[in-house]
Amino acid sequence: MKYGVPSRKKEECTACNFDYQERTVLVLETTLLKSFYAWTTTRTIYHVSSFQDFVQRHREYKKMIMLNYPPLHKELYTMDAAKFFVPSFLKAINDNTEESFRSIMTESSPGVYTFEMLQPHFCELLLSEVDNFERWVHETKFRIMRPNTMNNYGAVLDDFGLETMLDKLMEDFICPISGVFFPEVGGSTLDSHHGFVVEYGMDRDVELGFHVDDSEVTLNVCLGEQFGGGDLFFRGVRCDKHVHSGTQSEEIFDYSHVPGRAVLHRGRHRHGARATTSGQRVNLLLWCRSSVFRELKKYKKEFSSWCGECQREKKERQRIAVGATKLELFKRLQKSTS
Ligand SMILES: O=C(O)CCC(=O)C(=O)O
Ligand SMILES: [Fe+2]
Repeated sequence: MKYGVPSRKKEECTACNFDYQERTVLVLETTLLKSFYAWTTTRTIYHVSSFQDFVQRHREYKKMIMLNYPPLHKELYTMDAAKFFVPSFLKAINDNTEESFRSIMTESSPGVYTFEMLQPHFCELLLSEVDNFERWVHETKFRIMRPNTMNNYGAVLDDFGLETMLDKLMEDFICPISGVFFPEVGGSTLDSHHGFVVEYGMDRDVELGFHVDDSEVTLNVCLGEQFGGGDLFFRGVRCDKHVHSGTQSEEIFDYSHVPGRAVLHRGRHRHGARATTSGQRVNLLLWCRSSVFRELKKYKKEFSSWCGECQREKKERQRIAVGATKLELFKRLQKSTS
């Protein structure tokens, strides 16, 4: 079981790229600055002299890209809901009721919601912008950070100017939905994100191992294009303590991506992506986080009502307690009648 965390390999380390004094430090649980990766769930070794240094280096890295990278499709960088989203999604968001959200969603498996979201034209533009960015990276020989430890390809959209647009996407479009469907993991208080694309194909990443995301809620939308394979597989929601526990048959669920269609799930819903066997698949990922939820989780012990294994353990305790009570009553009854 892997934890999805941002890249930390030495050769990919931005701080090292900048030829910065290299010392290995343990970055412990830290509540993060908005718009930066949250390292809260995993202890991460990073090649920087201090966490503040890393934040500073990352700011410089982003600034350098922003100053030099010429965007291809400027219209992508500001939210334009009517052009980005399909009418059914827009209407559900505008109506803003549980009923309207349910009307467009399919809960294919408990806790995994899918719905039509992105216009084909928006998908095309975003794919072309990512291509353009990668061409620029190649030509300028700029070393970029990959989305996380699990990917060798793909790009962090937040790093080349799409952060504000993605923030709006999270706040105005995802938060209302996740507040209804994932309230117990801070779905209504999402306040930071990690936005990126993953790319699969014969000459790209092929598959993605079994993992949980460093997010409370994850939005995953297929942008295209033509591909075979690449199914997402889900294996139940787990807290830290139970992340490696077994899977119950009812937790097994496989999903085939459809361009423009979104999948929304808890970050702690264990999942992975099967091999893309032909063509190329590119998906937009938005790992949404709630600092309120993360803060509360530190202080409240009983905070994993959403974990499938915690629920099972609780039921088992209740079953044993009921059995013991029944036995006790039976014994008393026997005593009183003998
Ligand atoms: O390839 C996919 O659709 C899944 C991507 C994913 O789970 C992730 O990047 O966290
Ligand atoms: Fe994931």
